[in-house]
Amino acid sequence: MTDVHITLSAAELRHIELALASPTRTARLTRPGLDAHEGDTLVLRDEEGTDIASLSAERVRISAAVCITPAQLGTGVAPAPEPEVIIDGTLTPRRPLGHLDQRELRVSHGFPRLPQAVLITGTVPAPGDAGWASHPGPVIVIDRGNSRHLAAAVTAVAAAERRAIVLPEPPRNAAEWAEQIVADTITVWETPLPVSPGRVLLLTGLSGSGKSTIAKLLVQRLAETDERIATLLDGDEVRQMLTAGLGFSREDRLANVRRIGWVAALVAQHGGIAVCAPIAPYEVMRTEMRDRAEQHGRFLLVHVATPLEVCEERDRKGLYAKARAGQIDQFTGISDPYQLPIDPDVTIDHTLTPDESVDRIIAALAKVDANA
Ligand SMILES: Nc1ncnc2c1ncn2[C@@H]1O[C@H](COP(=O)(O)OS(=O)(=O)O)[C@@H](OP(=O)(O)O)[C@H]1O
Ligand SMILES: Nc1ncnc2c1ncn2[C@@H]1O[C@H](COP(=O)(O)OP(=O)(O)O)[C@@H](O)[C@H]1O
Repeated sequence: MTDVHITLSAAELRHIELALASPTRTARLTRPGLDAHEGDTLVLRDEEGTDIASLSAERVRISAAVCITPAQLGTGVAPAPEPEVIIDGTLTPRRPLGHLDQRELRVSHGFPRLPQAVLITGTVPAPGDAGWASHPGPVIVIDRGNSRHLAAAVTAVAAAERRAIVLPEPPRNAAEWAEQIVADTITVWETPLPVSPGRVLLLTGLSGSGKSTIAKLLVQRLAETDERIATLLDGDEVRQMLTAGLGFSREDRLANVRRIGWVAALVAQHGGIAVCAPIAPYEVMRTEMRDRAEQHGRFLLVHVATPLEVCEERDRKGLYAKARAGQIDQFTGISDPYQLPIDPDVTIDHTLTPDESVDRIIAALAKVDANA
């Protein structure tokens, strides 16, 4: 029996938290190439390294979809895929989260019908600040996928010595849906959700460093995991629309990045996340963008630090070859400067996969959020 440590992605963390809240506390985890055996204990951590739960592996098998025959092995025709290892087992919570107490929290599945309940659709106001605490029945809290807000809501309910029932967010009308499933009479309390402060993320790096690739993936991931709306301001697209007509002189680049920073600050002002991916080669323009963003929210500087040789080898658009041949002037890294960021919040090494790069950025963002 060995302990195996696993870092969960945001989606996996959500799955495990819901499984912890279910009466059976069973879960399935799928990992390529994981060395796990029946009887092992898998220690599950979040991206910041906090232990969430342990999963005792009761059944371990390899996905049939990637099984290869002995005859296929070593033929050199195709590399052997890493087998997906599927682990089924029982979870034990590792951190003292009130909302994981099974007596207080159950998902809707299998929940007995109640005569009365209170449904809170936004934040849960402190019992002293609102009348919900005087209504009978348990308090239904809608889980919108943000575990911090969920934990805060359940803690507020517990502070009023009331039972919390957590339901996943319904597709349409919360009150109607919950009423059908859980209780005969529901008192609905509609309160506003907290407005999260906005964020501006600037991904800076040479042409071909991977800014757009990572930024697009980051925005997709944020759409799945963050309640704030993420807006992508990609270098190429911005130059076609927002800053059409500008060239690549120092002044034009300053104007280009200034306009991106201005739009990004507006996004932050309205509680969104702006993901910007221009080269932004000068320190002064990055500082200006930070200063403007910090009037409304927080700023994160991400240096996509792919070396020039690697960018040039990729030469996805053939621009480096043209710049070397003298057909494009003032090309960043060849005939125009790129000032290395002095104090980036995150540095992305080119050996990371785009997914791993996004993991790093999301972890840094979570730290910023936690300290905000
Ligand atoms: N002279 C010169 N130098 C650098 N880049 C050039 C140049 N001419 C055209 N391109 C293409 O324009 C994209 C960079 O535009 P940006 O708006 O990101 O640049 S900057 O921040 O204003 O410096 C850049 O796109 P990415 O490869 O996505 O970075 C290039 O494709
Ligand atoms: N680890 C990696 N991270 C990001 N991009 C990578 C990586 N490895 C290879 N690439 C490739 O490098 C190219 C980067 O281009 P792009 O994302 O447009 O960069 P930029 O926006 O900085 O110009 C893409 O073709 C991408 O598929």
